Amino acid sequence: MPARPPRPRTRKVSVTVESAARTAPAAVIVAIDGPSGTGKSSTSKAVAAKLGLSYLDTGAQYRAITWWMITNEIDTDDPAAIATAAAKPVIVSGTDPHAPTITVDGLDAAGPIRTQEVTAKVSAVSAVPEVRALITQLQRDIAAAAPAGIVVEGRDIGTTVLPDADLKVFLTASPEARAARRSGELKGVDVATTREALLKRDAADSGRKTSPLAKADDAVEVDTTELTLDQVIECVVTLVEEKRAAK
Ligand SMILES: Nc1ncnc2c1ncn2[C@@H]1O[C@H](COP(=O)(O)OP(=O)(O)OP(=O)(O)O)[C@@H](O)[C@H]1O
Ligand SMILES: Nc1ccn([C@@H]2O[C@H](COP(=O)(O)O)[C@@H](O)[C@H]2O)c(=O)n1
Repeated sequence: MPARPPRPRTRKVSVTVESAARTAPAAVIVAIDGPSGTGKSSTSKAVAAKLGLSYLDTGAQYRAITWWMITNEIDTDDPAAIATAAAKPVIVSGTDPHAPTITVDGLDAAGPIRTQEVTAKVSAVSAVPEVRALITQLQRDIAAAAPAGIVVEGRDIGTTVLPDADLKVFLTASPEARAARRSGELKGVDVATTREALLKRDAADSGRKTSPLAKADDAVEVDTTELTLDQVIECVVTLVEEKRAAK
């Protein structure tokens, strides 16, 4: 008697794929923008971790290219020199919200990009159109590859990088609140000095020609001045869940 042929498996596989598609939530793209010290990084990381999304700190990428320019003795007051060198560094961002990483030419840049020197020079470097074009493309590629979706934070995410994001949030806070928060981190720097530095960076970022810091018309504005960080996180999680439910 001939042996019974194996049962075809095609049907079972297709049922599994169909039911997975029915139960897995669609990838969600969240853009969080706002001035310095409004809580973008803390909020975005926590929201992404809670919802199982990837996380991208775009400020870290602009800081990374600025650090490379400084290290390679490119004059950060010379836009033409910056533009010529812009494509040279290889910037790689790790998007796990529990342990975000950033490397430049294979070197861990997480520490060096947070120095006062980088902070003072990053607005000039990030204003150069060639820098923005390269970094914007990198950000779009990272967002497109995020399996469950991503929370991307910065200054121009809702307006330029991801204009079709499912949810756009624009965080604000009074200069006093932002300076007090930052001074808590920068031991030994007084609140007034921190406030002036924040406002100077905001003015440069809002005043540049190419994709300035701005609220997208369809962004939800959240003033965090009187809110705890947990309240802001909860608010954004609720907004994302509402968008997901409506998809
Ligand atoms: N609602 C809040 N209440 C109190 N402290 C907060 C709140 N949100 C953030 N912080 C604190 O303020 C500091 C700045 O927050 P964070 O780095 O998230 O801001 P940011 O908008 O990403 O700033 P930057 O654009 O300069 O990177 C952190 O120490 C953070 O813990
Ligand atoms: N989408 C973005 C994000 C950041 N920048 C520039 O980088 C600077 C550093 O950002 P932090 O969030 O790390 O403070 C910021 O001041 C901008 O100059 C940007 O241009 N676009």
